Amino acid sequence: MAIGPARNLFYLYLSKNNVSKLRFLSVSSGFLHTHFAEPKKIHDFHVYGHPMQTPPQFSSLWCNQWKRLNLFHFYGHPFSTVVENGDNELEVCDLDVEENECGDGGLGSEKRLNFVQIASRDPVEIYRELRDATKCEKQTRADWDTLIEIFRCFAQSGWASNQALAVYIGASFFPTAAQKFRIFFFKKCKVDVVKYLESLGPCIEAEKFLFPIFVEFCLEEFPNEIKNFRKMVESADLTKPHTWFPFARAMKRKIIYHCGPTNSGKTYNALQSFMEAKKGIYCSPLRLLAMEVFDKVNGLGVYCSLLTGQEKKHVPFSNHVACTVEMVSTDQMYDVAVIDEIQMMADTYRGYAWTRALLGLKADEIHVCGDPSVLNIVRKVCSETGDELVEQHYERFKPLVVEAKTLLGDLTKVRSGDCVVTFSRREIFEVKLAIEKHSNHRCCVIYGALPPETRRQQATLFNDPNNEFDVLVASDAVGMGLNLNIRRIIFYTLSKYNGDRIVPIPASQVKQIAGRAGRRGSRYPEGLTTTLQLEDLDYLIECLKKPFEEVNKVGLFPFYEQVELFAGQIPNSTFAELLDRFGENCRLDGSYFLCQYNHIKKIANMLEKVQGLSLEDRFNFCFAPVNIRDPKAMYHLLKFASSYAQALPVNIAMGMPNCSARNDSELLDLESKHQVLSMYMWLSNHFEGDKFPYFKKAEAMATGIAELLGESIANARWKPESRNAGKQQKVVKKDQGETKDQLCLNTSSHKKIAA
Ligand SMILES: Nc1ncnc2c1ncn2[C@@H]1O[C@H](COP(=O)(O)OP(=O)(O)OP(=O)(O)O)[C@@H](O)[C@H]1O
Ligand SMILES: [Mg+2]
Repeated sequence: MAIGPARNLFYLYLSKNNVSKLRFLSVSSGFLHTHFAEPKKIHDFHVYGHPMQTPPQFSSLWCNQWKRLNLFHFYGHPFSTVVENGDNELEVCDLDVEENECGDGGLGSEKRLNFVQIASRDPVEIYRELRDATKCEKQTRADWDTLIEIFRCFAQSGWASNQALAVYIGASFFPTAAQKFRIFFFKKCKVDVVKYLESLGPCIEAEKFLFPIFVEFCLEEFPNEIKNFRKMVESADLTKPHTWFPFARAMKRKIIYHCGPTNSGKTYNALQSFMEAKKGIYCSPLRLLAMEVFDKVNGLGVYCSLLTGQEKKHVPFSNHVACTVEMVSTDQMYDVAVIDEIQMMADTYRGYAWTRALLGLKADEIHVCGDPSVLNIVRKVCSETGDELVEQHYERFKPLVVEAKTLLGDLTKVRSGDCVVTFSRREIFEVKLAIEKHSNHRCCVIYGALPPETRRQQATLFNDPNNEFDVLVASDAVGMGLNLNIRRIIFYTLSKYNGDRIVPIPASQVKQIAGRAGRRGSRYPEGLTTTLQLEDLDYLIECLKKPFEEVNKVGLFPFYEQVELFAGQIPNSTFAELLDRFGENCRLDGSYFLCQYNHIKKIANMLEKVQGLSLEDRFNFCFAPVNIRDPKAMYHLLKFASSYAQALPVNIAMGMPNCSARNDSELLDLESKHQVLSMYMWLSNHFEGDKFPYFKKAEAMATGIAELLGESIANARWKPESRNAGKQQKVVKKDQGETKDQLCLNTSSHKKIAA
């Protein structure tokens, strides 16, 4: 639709179909403003105004129905506005410019056209004119009000603040700089610039117009701040991470991506190449899996050592090592490396370890195993590193079958070989109790707080057909790494408490867990999956059908050296402040994100009161595997750090329990104790010298406690407690069939996943 001319000034083209009426109005120049950069093309069209200048007939429009329109095309004259009044009516306003209050700002149409030319002027020139002006030219009150609004928006503009980073004006300094710029501008402003700005209104175009003038202003006014910030930003530069590993870049590496769903033979095939190599490294997502590969490979006659945060088992004459991904060495040369579960590159907390392994490993051949979600990003990384990429796609050996019947809420329908999956420790014990009470089955248990040794012992017990333990009750800890003889995965629920509210389990995790059923070579090569409750079935099917979502970014975290360099720029700040400043100022390429470090900050804050720790000590302590929600474990970490800072040999300061747990609080205590010992072993391996001299004692105690935990779980017949009993959120579930248990979800959700 086209209209015009109105007051012989302009034409208006509308591309909006539901407009029923158009009205032309005249308003004062202070009211509404338009800007359009590219006439003759439909483009974003902004309408802005200020209620102070609104003539009475427009008040309600301003308040209730004033909207931004973006489907209009104007050309011919810039000073026109369109307002949608809410009833699909458009009011087109031709702006009359009134004599201003001072009498000297009245502008005829010729001069008005000059405002538009301001846009094309060199901002440096505009800045110099402003700077050299002796005083500000008089403006109307309406002009001032609009200017105030424009500068308020500029100071709050995320766009301008981000752009300013590129010229080394930091996010924390930007508001100050913007305020000073405003004062400068208001003292010096010229009518034509003001009028031009007014014609734009408080919009991104106004910000884009002001920004280069702002930059000129800052360069002259804040040279020191810019210099300092420049140093800081340069030391927080996480761009081009592939250049951090020049040796790996100098190599001609071949990356083989084993891409496929669970139970499709990805790891098996990668391990074949690993074992055939002269020298190889296998990088695991979990200690448990590293231990399993260590045992398997040694069992097949290939000498292999084990390296995790907690243990170093050196096998004489070995050229192979199975390690956790955080422990991988980027100094050693290998013929073949395997990076398992490569999709973990996108993990919010630990992703950086996979990214580092992929970018930095010095291996001729690197086998990465995982689902297709990071395939595209690995392709991109390889094009940056110059590595050759070979893709091998896999299908599941046997399709996973969904049982449509479900258990209809009845746990007595559990059969031998079933694994019931729940997402809280508390529910695990309730389910175990209910199954053992109402059937002849005995249950093994696997969950995250159990030591890997106990999890393995439980897995072995479950896998062995010659005992009474034929059902497994597990948390999502069962999703990765264990080879289990599972016939059917039964989801007890498909949601979990995330520390804030109850959320559905993400589809990728549901797939990963369901895929544990029916492993090749196990007693049950064909897998089944279902839910306890009928109403969860649709969500299960939806998750299994869902294709893998493509990941756009993978994790990064600075090395200690990068943090140290950065610390030099902001002396006298605490380690937690340092991390925050780094997070605010670091620069990343589009394919990377900075991994979450809230848990690290929490430890850093706790250790702040410990005097005498170097920055590197703090960095190391903050990465220790500790459950930040477990006050006991945090207390021990604080004690360890305090002794270390005083150069005293760090004591374990903990007695060894002499019997298995008789109730849930004793079980929780055993779990906590094991975590403290595991932390001690980790610290002992990560600090040089003999500051943690009781490693052997800690190891022996940890082994003993892992055994006690195994015994305790096998005999557990009690109602569970929560570690954070006071904060529990009670959720009463529907009738649970014969079990009729009232269930509570444990609130302790996130825990640092320690490798
Ligand atoms: N070619 C093969 N010959 C014998 N057994 C095999 C073969 N391929 C795989 N398997 C066995 O099948 C099971 C699943 O294989 P694997 O662990 O490699 O799967 P995956 O694709 O890595 O699964 P996930 O994604 O769950 O890690 C393992 O027990 C493995 O030993
Ligand atoms: Mg695998």
